[in-house]
Amino acid sequence: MGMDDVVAMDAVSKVYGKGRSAVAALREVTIGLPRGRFTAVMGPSGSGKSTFLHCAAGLDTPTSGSVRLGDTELSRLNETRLTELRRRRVGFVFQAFNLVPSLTVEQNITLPLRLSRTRVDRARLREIVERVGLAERIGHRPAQLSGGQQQRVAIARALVTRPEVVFGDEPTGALDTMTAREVLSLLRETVDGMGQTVVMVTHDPVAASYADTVLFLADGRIADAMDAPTSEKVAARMTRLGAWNR
Ligand SMILES: Nc1ncnc2c1ncn2[C@@H]1O[C@H](COP(=O)(O)OP(=O)(O)OP(=O)(O)O)[C@@H](O)[C@H]1O
Repeated sequence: MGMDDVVAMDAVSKVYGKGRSAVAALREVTIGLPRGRFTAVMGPSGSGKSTFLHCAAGLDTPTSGSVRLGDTELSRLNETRLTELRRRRVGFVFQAFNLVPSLTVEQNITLPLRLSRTRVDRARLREIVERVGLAERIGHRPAQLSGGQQQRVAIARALVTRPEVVFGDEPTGALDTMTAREVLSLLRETVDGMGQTVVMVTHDPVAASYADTVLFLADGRIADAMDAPTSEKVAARMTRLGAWNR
């Protein structure tokens, strides 16, 4: 793990439940996620992908081990500080877009700023809105937008605080193939054009191929990492992990 890692996990384990019903979702995971890169996380169902993302993002607390975000050790933070960190220093994009239906596109995008009582930087807002291609839709409400457009609002909302990392949990899971590709290209552009760090959980080898590196989880451990992934190579690796035949 180097200083260029935005997130550093050291021997992170997560056990759900106790006694006989205990499930080890992560087993001593040690990994650094590099700054300004796009990392995809893949693995069979139940391999620990969501748990990995939640622990890395401060949404969940490991049973043991440590997680560092930038220079902050997450285990040292109380719940109030963690909430603050989640609002200001990380962004989230989920499968369900989680927009507020009664708010306009602009109000949805700037919501994290209002929640953390941060001034809206109009130039930054304009740049983001243009980057995600929603300049003409700023006054619309989510119901007036397509699924792809709604997810672009969610991405803009994730970017507006200048987070150290944008975490995606199956961000293209609810989108058709074409729209998914547009959203993936947009995430790729935030890395290439804005130096954003993106970490995304996905089941889709094509989605993973937009990343710089793919991490493969199996049974709570990092089984492999692949640089310069292609969808064919990722699919072949997943087949060897037994991902498609459960
Ligand atoms: N809240 C919980 N309580 C008990 N067990 C849990 C909980 N959350 C996850 N698990 C278990 O931990 C393991 C890892 O779950 P996780 O959701 O991280 O896997 P995943 O790779 O994201 O799976 P999927 O691809 O199906 O979403 C699974 O065995 C799961 O059943």
